[in-house]
Amino acid sequence: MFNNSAIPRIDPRRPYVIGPSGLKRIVLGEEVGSREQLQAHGHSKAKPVRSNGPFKQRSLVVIHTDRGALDEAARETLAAAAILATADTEVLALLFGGNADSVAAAGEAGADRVLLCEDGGYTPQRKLALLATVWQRESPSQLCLPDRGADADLGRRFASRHRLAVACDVIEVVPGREVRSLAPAGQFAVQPLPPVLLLARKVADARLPFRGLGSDGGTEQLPLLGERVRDLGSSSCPASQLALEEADLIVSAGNGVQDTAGLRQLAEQMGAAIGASRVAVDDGRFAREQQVGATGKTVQASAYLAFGISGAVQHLQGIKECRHVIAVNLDAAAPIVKRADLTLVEDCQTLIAALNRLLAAERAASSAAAAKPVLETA
Ligand SMILES: Cc1cc2nc3c(=O)[nH]c(=O)nc-3n(C[C@H](O)[C@H](O)[C@H](O)COP(=O)(O)OP(=O)(O)OC[C@H]3O[C@@H](n4cnc5c(N)ncnc54)[C@H](O)[C@@H]3O)c2cc1C
Repeated sequence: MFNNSAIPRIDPRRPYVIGPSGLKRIVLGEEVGSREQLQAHGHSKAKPVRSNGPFKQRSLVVIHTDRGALDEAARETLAAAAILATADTEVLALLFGGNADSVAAAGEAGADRVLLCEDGGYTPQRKLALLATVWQRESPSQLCLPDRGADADLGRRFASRHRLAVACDVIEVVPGREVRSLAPAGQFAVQPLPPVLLLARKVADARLPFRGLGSDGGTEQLPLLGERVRDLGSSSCPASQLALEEADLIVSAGNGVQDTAGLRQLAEQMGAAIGASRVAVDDGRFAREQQVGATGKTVQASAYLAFGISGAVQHLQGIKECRHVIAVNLDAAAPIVKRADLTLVEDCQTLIAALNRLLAAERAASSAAAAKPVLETA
């Protein structure tokens, strides 16, 4: 089905592709298997705007940014809302913790207007109150959130507080009719389209052949309202005491690391938690609770430094949520290289020693500078 703005719209008997996870994904195009068409569009530079309006209705997408950035789940949810929107439907994004970069990314992912609000940490009552205000003011026909973490929590609270029907783990949407959700044992649960949708990962391909109006549609900063739960803020503790799942920076050792003392010193100097591959743990070099991977911990650090780790599939399972992976390996063809954003083909021991020297020198220089008396001029 095509609308008069010449941008392909979703067909009620829409085409789909089976994604790598085995789930159907909402796509654009006329035929099953339109993946190539979609990919071609995804790489085009100047994408047309999906719709310039006028908008008569809107779909609201609420997202907690990942320290100001939109992750895959966020962009997929925005894309799903944009794919499902008709030409007179505005896709309105409410971003917690968003900034100018995430406004631009939201526009690329299909948002026509963006509301920004500080993240505010764990403040469920304030976020609920803000969402209720936005809901009342904008009267959206649909509320979409990624079905994960703080977004899913907010969506469930909102639906429950306002007695709205909600569908969780949604993997397919038939516009105006019904949604399908994942159910146990590979079954699908089908229900009439509710006002609140919590969308599963990979529900849509975030590479759209169009973009939303983004900042051209307007941005607005909203304040968080009163809170009954008091956020006492965060306190710091040594990285070594931090649960690996909560660590933002991880230095991880594999079988290629012999200088374990050097690695521990590096982690301490960098303020990083220590992870390890199963081989390094089995070998007794690291504790079992430091094992990362399928049979160890799943971590979601902003930066994961993999020293002497080959990148076996079981290890990669544990780091799939990490934002940046930096690998140090002698073998430029090791599987970790494909996953890594940056690879240093280097001997671990040499690099660890060099980094330790560099950090120690920097620390000495900054403490010397701090100790230097400040001369006051008359
Ligand atoms: C059921 C099952 C579950 C598993 N679960 C996990 C799991 O949870 N986590 C996990 O990690 N593994 C797990 N494994 C094991 C996994 O398959 C791999 O065997 C393991 O991850 C390999 O660890 P590694 O990369 O440290 O060691 P290796 O495979 O020995 O690789 C060492 C790497 O270091 C590099 N290297 C060597 N010397 C140097 C040097 N001096 N400088 C730089 N690089 C160097 C090598 O080129 C190589 O790439 C599991 C396996 C099975 C069967």
